[in-house]
Amino acid sequence: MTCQVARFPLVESISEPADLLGLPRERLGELAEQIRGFLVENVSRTGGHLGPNLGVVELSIALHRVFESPRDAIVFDTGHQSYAHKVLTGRWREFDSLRQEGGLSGYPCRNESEHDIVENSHASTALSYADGLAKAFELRAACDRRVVAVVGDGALTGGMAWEALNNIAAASHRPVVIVLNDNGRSYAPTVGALAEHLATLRTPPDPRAASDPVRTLFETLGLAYLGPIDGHDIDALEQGLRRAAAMRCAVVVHCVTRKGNGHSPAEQDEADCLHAVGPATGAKAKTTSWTEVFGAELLAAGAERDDLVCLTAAMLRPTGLHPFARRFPQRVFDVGLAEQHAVTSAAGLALGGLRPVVAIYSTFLNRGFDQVLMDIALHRLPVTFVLDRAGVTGADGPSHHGMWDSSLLPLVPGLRLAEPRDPRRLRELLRECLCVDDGPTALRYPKGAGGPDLPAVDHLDGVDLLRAAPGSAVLLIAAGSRAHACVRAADTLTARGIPVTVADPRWTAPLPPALAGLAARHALTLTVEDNVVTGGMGQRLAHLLVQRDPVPRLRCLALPARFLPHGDRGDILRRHGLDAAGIVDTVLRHLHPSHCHKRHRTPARST
Ligand SMILES: Cc1ncc(C[n+]2csc(CCOP(=O)(O)OP(=O)(O)O)c2C)c(N)n1
Ligand SMILES: CC(=O)[C@@H](O)[C@H](O)COP(=O)(O)O
Ligand SMILES: [Mg+2]
Repeated sequence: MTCQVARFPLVESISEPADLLGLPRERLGELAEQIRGFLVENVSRTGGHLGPNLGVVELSIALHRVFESPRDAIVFDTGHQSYAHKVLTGRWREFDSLRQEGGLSGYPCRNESEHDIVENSHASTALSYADGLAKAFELRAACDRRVVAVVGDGALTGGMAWEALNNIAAASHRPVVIVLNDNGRSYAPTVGALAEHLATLRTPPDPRAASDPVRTLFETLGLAYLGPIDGHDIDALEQGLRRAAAMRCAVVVHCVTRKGNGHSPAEQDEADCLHAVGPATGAKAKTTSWTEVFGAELLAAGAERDDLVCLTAAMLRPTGLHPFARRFPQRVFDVGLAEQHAVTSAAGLALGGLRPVVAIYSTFLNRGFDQVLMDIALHRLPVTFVLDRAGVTGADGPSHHGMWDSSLLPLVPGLRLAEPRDPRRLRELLRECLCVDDGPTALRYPKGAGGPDLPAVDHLDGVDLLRAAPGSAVLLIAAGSRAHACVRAADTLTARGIPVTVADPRWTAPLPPALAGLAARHALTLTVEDNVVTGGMGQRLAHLLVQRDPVPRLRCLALPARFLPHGDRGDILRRHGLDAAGIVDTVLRHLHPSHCHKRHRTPARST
């Protein structure tokens, strides 16, 4: 057997952070370069966050040389920049499984390592964790344990970060090391006054000018400030971090880094410095992505009405707003990584007579639920929420699956929720949302490519019938993109002598009353939705059906009320019976034999 020559021998020599201290200082630069090459090679193959991680290689080395994880708590905000941390904490061998089912998470993961503390990939939380940890260490007299929060300049534009800073600065005697990873970008360059302030701090003062050094916002609040420090100079970083640790107080260490550092394709990517790259498959999606269809239709709508304005929370391009922004730059507002503010600012825009569209990933709207409820719906304001990445997203794991919105939003009085099954319905339903003037509307669709258009064969009081089998015993009610699986299942069952009707309500909140009548005319009704079962479309239909006598037979196919690990979107949907085979299986298991003209044994399901 030929012995494998280690491509990254220094990387492979690190099995725990303590190994870093055994490395001669003059080899740390070499280690950084090997980590960089290791990440480029592996992440380019598996997919994942490349730009953010290349920007914190030296910072991660310095952090683990100065602090003693896990005794010291190192919390990464958002966590998408924790790959070097994972390499330095003994997980380099698992990188070929990155973001794959059962493999390494793309974010910190407590089951993976004692060095990982926060798994939530929602930004702007690290300082709140740090505030709590510092208080706990103080109360437990664990004064030898230090708290470090690594926060990006983008994450720092989130409201929670300032709620935490308000508390940390008020007790600045309590040691918290706030490592500001300032690369000047979120996806795109970070927006807002804070970004401008940081840019001022990054700019070395003119030695000829007589002006005093700029007093930072942090110092004005009562925090100590060290910086700016070159975020790619390990010695300078170590010196700054050791000094901060020795200060035994709340201190901001301002590290200036470059997103994508050392990898020219990332450094030169003006869009987002290769923030995230897909797995190297080479296969281009054959059908247009939902996001592109939304972006094009919004642009068309924006050309027809000049009251249409859009908002994004630091994700203009990922949510498809860039065509609209190019054409109507005055009518797009990037509010920074600040979803709560985005929602209530949209309320203000609506109160001012405009027609706002908030484009946001489903999972991130969770953060603005109160604002939807009390700042928008209470005032019956015409704001439309376009929820991309709704349902199972896959590789980004439990805090990214957009599996809650179809349970949360129907709680909001007066809000109407639409779920397009295909790109054509997305275009139609967006227009319908924009025509609603007496309250909020929301539109949800999944990550990735929208399937082919699925025409209705009939209509019933606002409900599209995609298959209409006279005298059918089985009714499938599909929410959004699950319509394709329902139609495939219906065709399979029909071929087995079980005719099936497939209904797509298009609007899943409030549910069209016609659905209850349809269910009452079938021996078995299945609802199928890419959302958590609790409070989902199925349970909401059940609430309508229990008021009937007899109560129609109903089964709800949905996601379980628990956190789902990362993996392939299709595999996760399949595992929870939300694909055609799963639907067929459920029908055959629950349909009374008298309705099976030629009953077949339940086929063994592929996993
Ligand atoms: C609440 C929330 N909104 C949006 C996102 C999507 N998101 C992931 S990383 C990122 C940019 C973060 O910028 P920064 O904190 O500066 O980190 P960097 O990528 O520059 O290292 C955004 C907006 C998120 N993770 N959480
Ligand atoms: C870290 C983060 O929240 C985003 O970058 C997330 O990875 C979005 O992924 P997609 O845009 O690829 O769905
Ligand atoms: Mg940044």
